[in-house]
Amino acid sequence: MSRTRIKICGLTRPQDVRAAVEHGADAVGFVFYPPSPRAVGIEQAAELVALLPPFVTSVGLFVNASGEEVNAVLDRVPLQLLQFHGDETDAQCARHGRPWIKAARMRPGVDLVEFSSLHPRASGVLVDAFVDGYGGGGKTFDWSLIPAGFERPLVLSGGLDADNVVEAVRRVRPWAVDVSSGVESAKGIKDAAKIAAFIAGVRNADG
Ligand SMILES: O=C(O)c1ccccc1N[C@@H]1O[C@H](COP(=O)(O)O)[C@@H](O)[C@H]1O
Repeated sequence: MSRTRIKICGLTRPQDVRAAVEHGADAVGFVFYPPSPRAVGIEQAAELVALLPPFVTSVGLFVNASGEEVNAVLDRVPLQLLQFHGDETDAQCARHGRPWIKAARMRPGVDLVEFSSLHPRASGVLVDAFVDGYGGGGKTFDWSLIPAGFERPLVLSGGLDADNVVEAVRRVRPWAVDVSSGVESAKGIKDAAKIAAFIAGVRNADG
């Protein structure tokens, strides 16, 4: 079994990027959604992405942004993967010439297989708890809503932290995990010790 990939999302400060990289994150995320307390500006993001060494993936998170808004970010920030967290269609996600993942907002009644069929070109499907504000809510959901044997690369998120990620990885066996609130000391302020503990938990679960 391959090791679970780890994305640390919602980075806003250079020291948080360095902490994520030093502790072994595979990907880091930048939120381009102004209502979020973790939102970054274009120049701020360009400076943060410039800190990344090779083989750490830069991810840009968008919620119902227009094509022009996404392109304005891409003109200046070298993002390698896009993460769409709103109501974007497959065609809207596809118009930027970059690979992407699509978030499903999980709650009882959501059929992940049907959701997946609506997003055939996504590189993977991210599952997050349904919260007001589209995400980053620090809330878990019922992992049994994920169908056994789900065949797309699955990114598990929603309320993960160092305390629950071991059980989450052992139960769901996702391709990757994504965390924001669970490695923060305050909204948008990452905590290096929590990042270290989270990543250690994933590696522990990987065995
Ligand atoms: O981080 C945010 O502020 C955010 C805003 C809007 C949509 C998604 C957002 N973050 C993503 O939400 C999930 C769950 O985050 P958490 O760990 O529960 O805080 C994760 O994929 C973040 O990348």
